[in-house]
Amino acid sequence: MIEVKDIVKRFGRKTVLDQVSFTAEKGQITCLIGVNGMGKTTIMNAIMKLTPLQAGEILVDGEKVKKDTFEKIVFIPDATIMLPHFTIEMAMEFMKDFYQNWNQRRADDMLAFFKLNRKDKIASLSKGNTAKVNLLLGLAVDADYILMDEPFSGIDIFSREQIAEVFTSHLIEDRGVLITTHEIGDIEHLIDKVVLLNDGKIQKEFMTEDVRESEGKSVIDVLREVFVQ
Ligand SMILES: Nc1ncnc2c1ncn2[C@@H]1O[C@H](COP(=O)(O)OP(=O)(O)OP(=O)(O)O)[C@@H](O)[C@H]1O
Repeated sequence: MIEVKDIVKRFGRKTVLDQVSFTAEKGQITCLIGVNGMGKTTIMNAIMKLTPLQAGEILVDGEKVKKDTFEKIVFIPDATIMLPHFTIEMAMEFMKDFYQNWNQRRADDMLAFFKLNRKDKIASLSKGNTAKVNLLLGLAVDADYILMDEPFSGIDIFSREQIAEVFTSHLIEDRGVLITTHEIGDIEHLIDKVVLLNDGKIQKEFMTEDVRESEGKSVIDVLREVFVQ
């Protein structure tokens, strides 16, 4: 389990995260939702220790994040993570050298699923295909937790559908997935848990099945209640 506990993050005098706490569990897809600039990327960076915090702590499987933890977690940012002159094949080689737990069979499966050409250069890829390559590079690591920043942002409906299909496939298995998004529409049905971030605080944390079954509400209904006064 990833446990984010009372974290505080300030940039200068601006408090971006004000005692934020939530959990993301293995075997579940947890979605961190908030409008632009709410601090979603900052939370991902904090989990990966890419940004220092003013207070609070983050535990992974009960332990503070340390060097070994990075064999357990893979972070898929929303920007291209590979050098533009690399081909997809070179990008896979790079990841293979970097991660002991790189799974080439899964990478090949995904290459075929997304109909990507391993000889294509990263710089020549469309936005949708760049997102697919990022996803491939992340999911081919046998990590227990996968963090994805805006995996659906700015890409066409067909690419979004294909990426959504991956979320329900054996490629995810029983791993824990934490994704951020500001547009929930297309992925609502894939998500197990929602964490709503608003004004630097967690406004609500709920299991989608619970609100669906006990209150007959969709995630969008709950979001509307919180954000539209
Ligand atoms: N290095 C930085 N220095 C100063 N302010 C920053 C820095 N990084 C982020 N911020 C500010 O912190 C806030 C949260 O940023 P963050 O990128 O985490 O938001 P987000 O929810 O991921 O937004 P988006 O959906 O647009 O990606 C924003 O107001 C941003 O301007």
